[in-house]
Amino acid sequence: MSKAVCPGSFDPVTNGHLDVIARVAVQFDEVVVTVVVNPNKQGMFTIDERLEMLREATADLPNVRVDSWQGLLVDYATAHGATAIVKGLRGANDFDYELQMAQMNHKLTGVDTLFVATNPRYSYLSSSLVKEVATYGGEVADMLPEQVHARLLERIAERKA
Ligand SMILES: Cc1cn(CCC(=O)O)c2ccccc12
Repeated sequence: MSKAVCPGSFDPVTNGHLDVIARVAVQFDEVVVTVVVNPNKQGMFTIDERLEMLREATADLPNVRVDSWQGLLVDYATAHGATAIVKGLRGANDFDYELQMAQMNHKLTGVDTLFVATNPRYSYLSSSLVKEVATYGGEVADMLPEQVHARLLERIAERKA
């Protein structure tokens, strides 16, 4: 049975992430979208909120589940019998770092990383850019699932209050 781990911070999940996740779900028997916890980074959303948004956004994908992990991603992949790590590539900016991580992860445990080219429609998207634009009043509705957009506007309003 083929099983992919799709890691990220997902703070929050965007339509770019979902496009890749849906395409990975066609290629593997099971996909685990893993929120990788970075204790040194205070996100806009808590880990639980990110998990909730991801679960809602992938509810229509029966072979996709959502989890979180703190520590080496390869340890999670090995412990959960993942046959590959699968990541989205937006462009040249992503490549150098992702190549280094893929080589390190393979060296550590032999787990391979596969890359999916993001749909050009979303290649400019990142969670941080969407948050920044929204914070300054920019329109980001078509970049996010509806429920995520609503929660983002709510969080921004809370922070301004
Ligand atoms: C394009 C892209 C970036 N990432 C990292 C996201 C992050 O670190 O928040 C992904 C994770 C899953 C699917 C596609 C992507």
